[in-house]
Amino acid sequence: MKKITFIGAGQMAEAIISGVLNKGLFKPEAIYATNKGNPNQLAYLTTTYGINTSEKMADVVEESDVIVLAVKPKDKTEAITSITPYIKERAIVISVMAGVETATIETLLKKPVEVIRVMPNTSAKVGLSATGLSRGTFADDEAVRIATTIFEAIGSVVEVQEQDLHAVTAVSGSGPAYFYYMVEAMLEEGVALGLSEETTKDLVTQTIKGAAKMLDTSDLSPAVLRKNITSPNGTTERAILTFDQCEMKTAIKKGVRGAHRRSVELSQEDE
Ligand SMILES: NC(=O)C1=CN([C@@H]2O[C@H](COP(=O)(O)OP(=O)(O)OC[C@H]3O[C@@H](n4cnc5c(N)ncnc54)[C@H](OP(=O)(O)O)[C@@H]3O)[C@@H](O)[C@H]2O)C=CC1
Ligand SMILES: O=C(O)[C@@H]1CCC=N1
Repeated sequence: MKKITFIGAGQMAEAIISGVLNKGLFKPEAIYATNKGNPNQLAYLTTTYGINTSEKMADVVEESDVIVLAVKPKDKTEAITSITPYIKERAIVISVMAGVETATIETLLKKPVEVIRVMPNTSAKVGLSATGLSRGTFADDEAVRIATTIFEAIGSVVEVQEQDLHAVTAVSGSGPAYFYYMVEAMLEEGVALGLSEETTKDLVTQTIKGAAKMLDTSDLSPAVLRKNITSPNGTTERAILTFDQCEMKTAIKKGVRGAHRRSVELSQEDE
């Protein structure tokens, strides 16, 4: 792979660019990016990562082996239509757009291009994305292998049936935001209880890291790991009882369901 191009230069593109550079999968000279009309952001990416940027589609797309679509779903038609004239034969198009089906992308491309759809998350920036991947009609095993290599440089990859990408989006695509939401609440309360914001953040961050490592390495289920912390009539029991009274588990399930529903809606929206 000699040239990889990002159509869209926002949060997700930056997270992937930063991740693949950290892993040494691409040299900065091999990476190209463009956006709709924000030259400052392109200049920032060039300065920060040393990659090539241009406002001209032809500059970034021509001769590119891999084209990553990292625009919002609402911008898909304009973005895809504008790359079509410049795509070379055998280029692979990888879409990170939530809810946009490979069939929709194939139709907009108007030629039999190998399309791979992925759902990463922003932890790509630190090499810890959890990415779901599925293949379009024309994508062969080699295209899947190339996309898997790119996204394994920024975390883990699992191939799923395309209809299951809605669930992947609801669980791990949006997932980091759910944990940040919980951290916001814990930070506010730690500070209200007299700790400094910095100390609370350090404590909470280390606690999440530890819990993640326990989940990753222990044979015990999350429920058992939780029960192991919960002494009878102790502090954790009081917290969990309060969460139950607030129906927190139901709220979380409803949130995940809502994200899933929204992903399905996005796949049905024209623009
Ligand atoms: N953020 C996340 O956690 C995740 C996001 N995604 C998906 O990634 C995609 C991008 O999200 P995110 O990075 O957060 O969005 P951002 O808003 O940060 O970035 C969107 C980018 O698309 C550019 N753009 C819009 N229209 C065009 C166009 N016609 N041609 C070229 N570039 C265009 C914008 O340019 P300009 O600034 O000039 O308007 C901007 O650079 C979305 O589809 C989202 O569903 C997937 C997984 C996780
Ligand atoms: O909120 C969104 O639409 C995107 C998709 C997954 C995470 N963020």
